[in-house]
Amino acid sequence: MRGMWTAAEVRAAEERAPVAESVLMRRAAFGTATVALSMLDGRRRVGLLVGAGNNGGDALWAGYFLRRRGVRVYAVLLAPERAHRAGLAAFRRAGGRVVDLLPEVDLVVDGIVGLSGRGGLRPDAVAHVERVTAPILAVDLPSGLDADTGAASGRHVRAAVTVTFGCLKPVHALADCGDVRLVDIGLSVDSPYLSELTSAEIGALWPVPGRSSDKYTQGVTGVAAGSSVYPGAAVLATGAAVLGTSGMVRYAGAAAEAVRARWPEAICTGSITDAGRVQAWVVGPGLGTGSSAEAALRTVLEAGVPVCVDADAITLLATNPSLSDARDPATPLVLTPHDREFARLAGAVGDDRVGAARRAAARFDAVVLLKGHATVIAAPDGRTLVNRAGSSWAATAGSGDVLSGLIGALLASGTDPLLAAAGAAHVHTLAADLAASGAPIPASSLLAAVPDAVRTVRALVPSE
Ligand SMILES: NC(=O)C1=CN([C@@H]2O[C@H](COP(=O)(O)OP(=O)(O)OC[C@H]3O[C@@H](n4cnc5c(N)ncnc54)[C@H](O)[C@@H]3O)[C@@H](O)[C@H]2O)[C@@H](O)CC1
Ligand SMILES: Nc1ncnc2c1ncn2[C@@H]1O[C@H](COP(=O)(O)OP(=O)(O)O)[C@@H](O)[C@H]1O
Ligand SMILES: [K+]
Repeated sequence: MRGMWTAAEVRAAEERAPVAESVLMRRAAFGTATVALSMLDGRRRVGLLVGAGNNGGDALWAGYFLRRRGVRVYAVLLAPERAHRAGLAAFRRAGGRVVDLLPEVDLVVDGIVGLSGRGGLRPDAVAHVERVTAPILAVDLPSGLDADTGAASGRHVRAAVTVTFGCLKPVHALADCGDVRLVDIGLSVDSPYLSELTSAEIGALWPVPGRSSDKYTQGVTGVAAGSSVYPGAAVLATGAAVLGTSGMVRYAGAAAEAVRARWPEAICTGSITDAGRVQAWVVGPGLGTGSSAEAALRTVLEAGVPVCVDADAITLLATNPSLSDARDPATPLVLTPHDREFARLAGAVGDDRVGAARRAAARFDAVVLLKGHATVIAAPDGRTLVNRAGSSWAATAGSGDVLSGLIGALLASGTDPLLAAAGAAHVHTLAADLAASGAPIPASSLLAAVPDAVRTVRALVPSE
């Protein structure tokens, strides 16, 4: 699990650190210079863009270390009178040159602004950044992005590599920071604000049958989805539950014929009350928002088993909040909104996606999975995970139906709801990458790649 900490948490850790701030800065700067040298690969001209704070100080000290290794270093001071005093003196002493405009260089170090940055790049910084043609190494984070939310409220630096210090920050998973390198500067931090599971961890949690398993011990997933208008959503969600784990799948709804034709192993009925017992329900994809859909959602919420509420069922909950009363409060609920569904349920997502998901998780006493290129998954107890997509090929119609089917299968197996949602999201993004391999795919191809994705994460689990 990779943890990420907010700017305030990093500052608190810095204050607790037994060494002086100047020592931390030189460690950070030395790490920056080391990364810069690896990117230069023998080339010898570096430009620094230096802002008013300690981020600029890191850049200047990195320039000092680079000078000591014979690199020619030029620095533009965006706020000359506020440039880090000791860093600038050391840089000059080592033969670094302060210039008005960067000459042609092999690498540019972005020390404009770091953890204390607010808003996008200011116009003077934009003018310098726009002239850059060399790859950019961002110090701590690409300037103009918010450390805690990854949001870009204006122009920002596009970094080939970001070097960060002590610990990762949310921006490193929520936004494009290029290749992120972490340098240890001796900070000690508490439990993380946001975490990311590794593929091996997801492989380890994925439920697989053992010697004593049968079709029931893996958990039975119920799928209440689809309608005569949208039978495809039912076919996709049921298929994901069929392929996700080896447990049994029951489908209940108006698309029973279409589901049976595609997935003969699913047990299909027309109504939830006839479906038989399940260990978790998926409700919503293609269900519609009419009275029969509302009745289906109510029945599922009353069933006393974990429920994944997706798509139309989210809209139903938003328009008729009293439906939540049907839920047994002791049973886990997973909500999987995209931004528009989230807005119906809990107001506009805004720039702070992690904060929005956390607040909604607390308010609805549910795991909230907020979809996107970086999907945020928050539990009501405050644990929060992020799943980064390797590509954007999953942004296709019907791919959300596959995701909810996978979540349902993991819930039915008894997996912790937060891990079920995060594990499903990870395998889903991996399946998209494997299926697409550089070309657009329909959601049914993503679905067909689920077994390959599960194999891939399971192959990473270290053998005992
Ligand atoms: N906290 C820590 O543990 C460590 C922090 N270090 C460095 O210190 C940085 C934080 O330094 P500071 O707190 O001095 O703050 P920054 O260097 O991030 O920025 C502060 C200055 O930038 C200005 N500013 C804010 N937003 C701006 C924008 N959009 N455009 C232009 N200027 C803007 C502010 O007015 C302020 O003067 C970190 O990102 C990291 O690079 C390192 O030296 C190592 C240790
Ligand atoms: N830009 C993107 N990059 C990667 N994945 C994305 C992107 N946009 C959406 N996704 C993923 O694609 C899926 C889309 O789900 P959803 O919007 O519910 O689609 P549908 O309702 O058509 O099934 C989600 O898993 C989401 O995280
Ligand atoms: K920066």
